Amino acid sequence: MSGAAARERSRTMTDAATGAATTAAIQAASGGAAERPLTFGAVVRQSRARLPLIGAASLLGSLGTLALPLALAAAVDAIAAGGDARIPVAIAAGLVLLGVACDLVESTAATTCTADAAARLRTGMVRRLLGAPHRIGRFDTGDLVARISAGAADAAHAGPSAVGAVAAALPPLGSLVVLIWLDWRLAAAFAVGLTLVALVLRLFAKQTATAALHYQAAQGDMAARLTEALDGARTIAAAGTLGAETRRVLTGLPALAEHGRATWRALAAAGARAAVAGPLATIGVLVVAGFLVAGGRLSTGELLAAAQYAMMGAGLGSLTGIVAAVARSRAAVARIAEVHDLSAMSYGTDALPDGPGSLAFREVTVRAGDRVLLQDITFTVPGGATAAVVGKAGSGKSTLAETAVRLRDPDSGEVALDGSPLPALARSDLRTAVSLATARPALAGATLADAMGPGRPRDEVRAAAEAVGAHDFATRLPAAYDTPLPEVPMSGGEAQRIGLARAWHADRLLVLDDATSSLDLLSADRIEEALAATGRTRLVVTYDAALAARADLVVWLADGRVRATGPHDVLWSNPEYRAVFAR
Ligand SMILES: Nc1ncnc2c1ncn2[C@@H]1O[C@H](COP(=O)(O)OP(=O)(O)OP(=O)(O)O)[C@@H](O)[C@H]1O
Repeated sequence: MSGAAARERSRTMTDAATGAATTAAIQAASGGAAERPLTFGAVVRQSRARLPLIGAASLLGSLGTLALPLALAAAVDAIAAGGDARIPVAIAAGLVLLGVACDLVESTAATTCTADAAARLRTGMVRRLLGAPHRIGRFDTGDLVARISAGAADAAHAGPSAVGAVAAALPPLGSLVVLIWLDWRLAAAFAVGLTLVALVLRLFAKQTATAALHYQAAQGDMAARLTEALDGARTIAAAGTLGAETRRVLTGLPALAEHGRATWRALAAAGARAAVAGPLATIGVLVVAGFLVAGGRLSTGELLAAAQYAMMGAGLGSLTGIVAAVARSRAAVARIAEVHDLSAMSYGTDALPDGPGSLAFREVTVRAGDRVLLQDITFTVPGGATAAVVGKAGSGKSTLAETAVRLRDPDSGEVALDGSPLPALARSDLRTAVSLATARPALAGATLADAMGPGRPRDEVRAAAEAVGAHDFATRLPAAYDTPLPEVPMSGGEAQRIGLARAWHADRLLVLDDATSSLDLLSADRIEEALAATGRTRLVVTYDAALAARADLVVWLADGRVRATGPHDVLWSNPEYRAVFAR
C-alpha cells in the first residue's frame, strides 16, 4: 500500500474511532460489562424461544417419515392377504400430508428464527464496535461490513441447522430401531452400512468447515480492499492507477474461487462415497431380508418396509445440506466472535473533581502490536492554557491527541485531568469534560443539530455553531439545523466547523487535531480566539507556526518521544524544530 493510502486508511480508522466515541458519548449505556464469549452453542441458545416449534415440526415430520414404510407395509400385506387395505392406505396418506405440513411449519419458523438471530447478532456487533473505540482499529472496515452482513446471515442459521441436524439423525437411528424390531440380523447389516455413511459425513463436515472458514475470510479480505479503494477513489483516479487498484482489490478472487470449489469438491466426493456406502447398506439389508423371507421369518410387506428403511437411513441427501449449513454457521460464528468478544472500553465511577482542566501525561507509552507509537511521554498543560503539539508526519501527534481524550488507553503510564486518571472517571463525567475535533470529523446523528451537539438544547447548539462560524452555513440549509445530516452538502472546511461545534461543548479540555486545517487563516484565528475566551484548556495539534507561537507551551514530538517542550520562541532557534513547519 502506498504511503498516501496508508495515511488515508489510518485517518479513516481514526474517524471511525472518533465517531464511535461520539456515539458512545451520546448513548449513556454503560460499558465494560463482561459477557460470555460467543460460540456456536451460544447462538443456538439465543434462539431457544423459537427452536421448540422448529424441533417439534422436525420431530413430527421425522416420525411421520419413519412410520410411512410401516403403514405401506401393512397395506401391501393386507392386499396380499386379500383383506381391507383402506385404513393403512388412509394412514399412509395422512402421514404424507403430515410431512408436508411439518415441512411448511419448520421452514416458516426457521426463516423467522434466522432473521431474528441475524438482527440480534448485527445489533450486538455494532454495539460492541461502537463501545470499543480503542480496539476498532484492528479490523478493516470492509472486513467488518462483511462480518456484519453476510457473516451474521450465515451464523444466524445456527439454531435451525442444529435442530435440523438432530432431526436429520432421527430417520437413520429410527430405521435402526425399526429394523431391530423386525429382525436383529437386518439391523446388523444396516449398522455396517450406517457406519460407512457416518464416516463419509464426518469427512465432509471437516472439509466443508475448513473451506467455509477460508471462503469467509477471503470474502472479508476482498471487502476490506474494496473499502480502502473506495475511500481513496479520488486519489486513485488522480494517480491514474485504476488498473493496478482494480487488480489489487480482486487479488483474492482466485483464492475465493478456490475455496468455493473446495466446497463443491467436498460435496462431490461425499456424493461419490455415499453412492457406494448407501447402496451397500441397502443391498446388505436386502440380502439378509431375502434370506429371512425365504425362511418364512419376514413377510413380503416387511421386506418392502426393510428396504425402504435401509434406503431412508443410508440416504445422504438431506444430511449433506444440513452438515454444510452447520459448517458455514460455525465458521461465521467464529469470525463474528472476534468482534463480539471485543472488550468494551470500561469506565470508572469517580466523579471529576472541580478544577481548571489541567492535563498531565505521565510516562505514557502507547503500542500497536510490536510497534511503539508513543514512548515515555511526560508533560503538563496547566488549566486554561493552550499547548501546541508539533512534529513531523508520523511522529505520534494524533496518537497523543486520542490518548488525551481516552480514545486510546496507554499501555503504561497515565493521563490525568485535574489529578484524576482518565480510566477512573465515570463515562458521563469524562465525556462532558473532554472532546476531540479532527481534520476529517466523522459526523453522526439524524440532523445537523444532532451532529453539532448530540442531545443538546437548541440554544447551546446554536451558540456553539456561532462560535465556530457554522451558524450562517446552517441557516442557509432548507431546514436549517433540522436538515437531515445525509442531506447536508458540506465542504471539508464546513465539515470541520461542524466537528468543532460538536467538540465545543466539552467544559474542560478541547483537543484539536489539525481541526482547522481546511479553513482560511482568518476563520481559524477567529475560532482560536473564541476558544481562548472560554478559558478551557486546549491541546492543539498543528503544523502552523503562528498557532504554535500563540500557544503557552509547545510539545515537540519526534519518533513518538518528546523531543522538547517549551515556548515556541525558544524552540525556534533549533533548525530541526523550524523544519517541522517548513511546509
Ligand atoms: N493502529 C496502528 N498500528 C500501527 N501503526 C500505527 C497505528 N496507528 C498509528 N500508527 C503509526 O504510528 C505513527 C504515528 O501516527 P500518528 O497518526 O499519531 O502520527 P501523526 O504525527 O499524527 O502523523 P500526521 O501528522 O501525518 O497525521 C505512524 O507511523 C502511524 O503509521
